[in-house]
Amino acid sequence: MNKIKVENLSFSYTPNDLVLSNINITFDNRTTAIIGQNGAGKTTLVKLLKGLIKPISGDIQINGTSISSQSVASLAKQIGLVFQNPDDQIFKQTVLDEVMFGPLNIGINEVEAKNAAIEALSLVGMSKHENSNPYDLGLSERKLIAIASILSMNTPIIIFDEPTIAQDFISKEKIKNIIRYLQFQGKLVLTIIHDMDFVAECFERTIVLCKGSVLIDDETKKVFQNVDLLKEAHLELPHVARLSKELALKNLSLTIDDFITDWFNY
Ligand SMILES: Nc1ncnc2c1ncn2[C@@H]1O[C@H](COP(=O)(O)OP(=O)(O)OP(=O)(O)O)[C@@H](O)[C@H]1O
Repeated sequence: MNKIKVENLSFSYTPNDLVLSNINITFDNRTTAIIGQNGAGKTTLVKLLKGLIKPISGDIQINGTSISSQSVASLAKQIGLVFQNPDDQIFKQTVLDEVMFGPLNIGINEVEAKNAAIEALSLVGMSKHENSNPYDLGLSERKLIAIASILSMNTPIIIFDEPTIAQDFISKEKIKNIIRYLQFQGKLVLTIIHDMDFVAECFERTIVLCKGSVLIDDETKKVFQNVDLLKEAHLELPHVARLSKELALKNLSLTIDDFITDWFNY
């Protein structure tokens, strides 16, 4: 099982202004959402995990080895990060070249990189666009290409930054299935996300960051039951949960399926 252990981690961009303060989290193979209002420190945490910035104190271990002794290139083979904005990631002329770039860059040979790219494009449902220019596609499709570009690297850890922005219902379902498939494959999947409906439907565990500290780290259902702490973090409940609360149902429903069951048990 893949594991990331974050111990006593603190970080500041400018002296005496801690952006992350004494973070302790062990990430495991449960699908995990990291939520928190703008500026809470989510992206900074991910940059630290990727080794793009160094902590001022504390340590991060991936599968038992501290990342402090590892290069960014070595970490690239372990952690794939899907950017929030695909246009920060995409730069090749064809979709296939784009999706092959990651594996080639970490030293995989041409034949295997092509096979990995073809498989990743199939997984995100974009095979028919293999020879298109990514910039001839819509934002939602470019986002799926960006996801495929990371999947093709076959890293044991994958981090999504806001995967559902600019996605319609069908694409969100697709992303939900991709996350579940990755978990089934034994990968460690973390997701930074503001979309509370998606959090409720997709993640087993939710971590709330607030002003650079962990405010809650629990099963997603328990997190959304903690209304006071959510208020403190300036976060809203998912729509279905709000409805079940307004209707004063006995249980707090998180998904439509839950809601239907809770409604009939009311
Ligand atoms: N390069 C930087 N230099 C200085 N301060 C920064 C830098 N990047 C982020 N910050 C500050 O660090 C804090 C945490 O930012 P971060 O981007 O990690 O938050 P976030 O939770 O990811 O927010 P968002 O949801 O808006 O992406 C914010 O106060 C932000 O202004």
